[in-house]
Amino acid sequence: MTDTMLEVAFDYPQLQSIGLNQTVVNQLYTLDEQPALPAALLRVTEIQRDCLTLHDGHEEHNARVLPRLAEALHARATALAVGDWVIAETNALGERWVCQQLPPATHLARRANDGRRQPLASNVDTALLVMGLDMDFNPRRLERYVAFTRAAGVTAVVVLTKADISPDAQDKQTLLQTRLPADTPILAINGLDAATRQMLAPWLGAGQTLVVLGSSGAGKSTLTNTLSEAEMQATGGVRKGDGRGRHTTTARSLHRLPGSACIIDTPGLRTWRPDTDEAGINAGFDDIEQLAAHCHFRDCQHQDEPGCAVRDAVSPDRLHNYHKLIREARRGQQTALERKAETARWKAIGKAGAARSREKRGG
Ligand SMILES: Nc1nc2c(ncn2[C@@H]2O[C@H](COP(=O)(O)OP(=O)(O)OP(=O)(O)O)[C@@H](O)[C@H]2O)c(=O)[nH]1
Ligand SMILES: [Zn+2]
Repeated sequence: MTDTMLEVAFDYPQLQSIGLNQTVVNQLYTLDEQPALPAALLRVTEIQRDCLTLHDGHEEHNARVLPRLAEALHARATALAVGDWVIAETNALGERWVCQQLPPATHLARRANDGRRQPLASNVDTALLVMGLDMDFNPRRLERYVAFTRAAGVTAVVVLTKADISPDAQDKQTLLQTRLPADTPILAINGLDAATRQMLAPWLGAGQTLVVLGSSGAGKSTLTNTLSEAEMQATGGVRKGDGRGRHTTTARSLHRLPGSACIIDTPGLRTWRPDTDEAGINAGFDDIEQLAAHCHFRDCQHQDEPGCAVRDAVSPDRLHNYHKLIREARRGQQTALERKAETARWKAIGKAGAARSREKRGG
């Protein structure tokens, strides 16, 4: 058993500062294949097409993925993501090749419009779901982000930015409190203010990994910069003048924060389609799942069945959003034919509903 350990070099205290923990180390013992060349455990900090940046706890190295591993991941419809722990071999030329991925504890992905899966980040403890209190504000979109994050086993923290310039910040925050699962923290911040670091301190502990998600312009880079500030001062402000916050983020990358948490900055998400099935959506809407146990019918869809416990307790808009996500998730798993039938069925339900409300109005 210990042989496995000896073949893969790693500096635990150093790697701890970029998120290594004992769960990851335990995985090293489960590898069934020994690296053929000198190998080390590293963390993926950036991915640009074929070229990866890996961190060994001391410094960054460029690397590429061995075709064997790339094919194996492709066959499972996935790929490496920033935050992954990998084993890289170094050949005689000093080139690093990633030969294995340690199974990620958590993994966030999205479905592109063509149905392909795009990895967002791996081994994340907390997702900061960033939304501006300005035009960006959209409770439904936020509800989706929260559901997907929770379904992936990642803690969701809602960060509402631009509180300093939004007169109705308090109302919007209150509105979200009634819609989102009760144990979801909702913070309203000014991303440019250093006080934000104190507000987020509970999620920034040593060894923690965070990812920042949100639309373009929501304030992700501004927040990341503010959280990195202490480090930038300590290191002589190397990154201070590069104006990251003013540019559009184009690549995902992992940075170290003061206090040894890590943060993954991502480009704006225009749409985040669920890369999950029905069970995943249900896990994300756990309040609905719990109430559903009290519905009269075991297979209640919470539409217009009598004795539905969900319809009475959940806001109509939240329930509507839930149904929409369930439909999307089902659609993702259906064949084209099944899809057509399902669309027809929903159209019929919609028509019946419209007819019913016409009757009610006496029309
Ligand atoms: N007043 C105020 N302005 C903010 C706040 N957060 C962000 N901004 C401003 O909003 C603009 C967009 O912020 P960014 O941090 O670049 O947004 P982003 O989410 O990183 O955008 P992309 O990189 O395109 O994904 C910038 O001009 C910021 O200065 C805030 O809390 N208060
Ligand atoms: Zn029901």
